[in-house]
Amino acid sequence: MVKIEAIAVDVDGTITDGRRRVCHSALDALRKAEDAGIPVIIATGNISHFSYAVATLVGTTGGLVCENGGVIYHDGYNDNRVIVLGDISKAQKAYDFLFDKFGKDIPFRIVEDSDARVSEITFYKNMSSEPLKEMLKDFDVEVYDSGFALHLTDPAVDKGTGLAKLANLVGYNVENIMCIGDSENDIDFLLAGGFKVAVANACDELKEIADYVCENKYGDGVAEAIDKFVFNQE
Ligand SMILES: O=C(O)COP(=O)(O)O
Ligand SMILES: [Mg+2]
Repeated sequence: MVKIEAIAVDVDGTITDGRRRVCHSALDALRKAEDAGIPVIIATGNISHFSYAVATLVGTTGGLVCENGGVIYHDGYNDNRVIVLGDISKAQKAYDFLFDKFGKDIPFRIVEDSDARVSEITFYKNMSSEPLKEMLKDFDVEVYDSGFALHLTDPAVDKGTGLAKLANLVGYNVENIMCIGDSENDIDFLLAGGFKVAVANACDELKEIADYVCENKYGDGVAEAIDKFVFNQE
């Protein structure tokens, strides 16, 4: 068992429930970890502004991996605190293709925060991701289904490369980071960390690569993993 020196946690479906409401159990557990000197990193498909608000309100200090690794943020990294790693032009090319194909009847609706999204294009999850993946299979984009939205992401980045870059900048050893997630956009994220945790509501692919699959869903799973592996209280 690795010594856990930092926790990296996904947001939607991991510290929030299926209706995207934040779980008290996760808040308490993450704050307890921070109070014990274990920094918490937010690793999410959400934009940096949203992620910054989450970090502020939850009380986490470990930095941010946003837009599925397309953007990272850390408070202490000189003036260059927001670093864009993903190339949005790849998603734009894929979107232009979809728009040419469907015109105004395009069945994918871009989420409201698109003015602030700098490395990806993200759609509301109003359908299964399979048709979109098939349509864009020849494009240089990764299509992620987070369970809450569909993301067109630069394949050169993911939450795992973002976490590694953040760790390198800040001085975390990724081998000592516990990563907790729920969806297919968390596969590379968990693979980059030292100890891999899937909450009970996670997709099967994530559970397959996890070192530990929680008995509990959503934030209760986060609290379970933190108690068990950070504080060793079964
Ligand atoms: O942005 C989304 O689609 C959900 O983000 P998540 O990575 O925090 O689950
Ligand atoms: Mg999630």
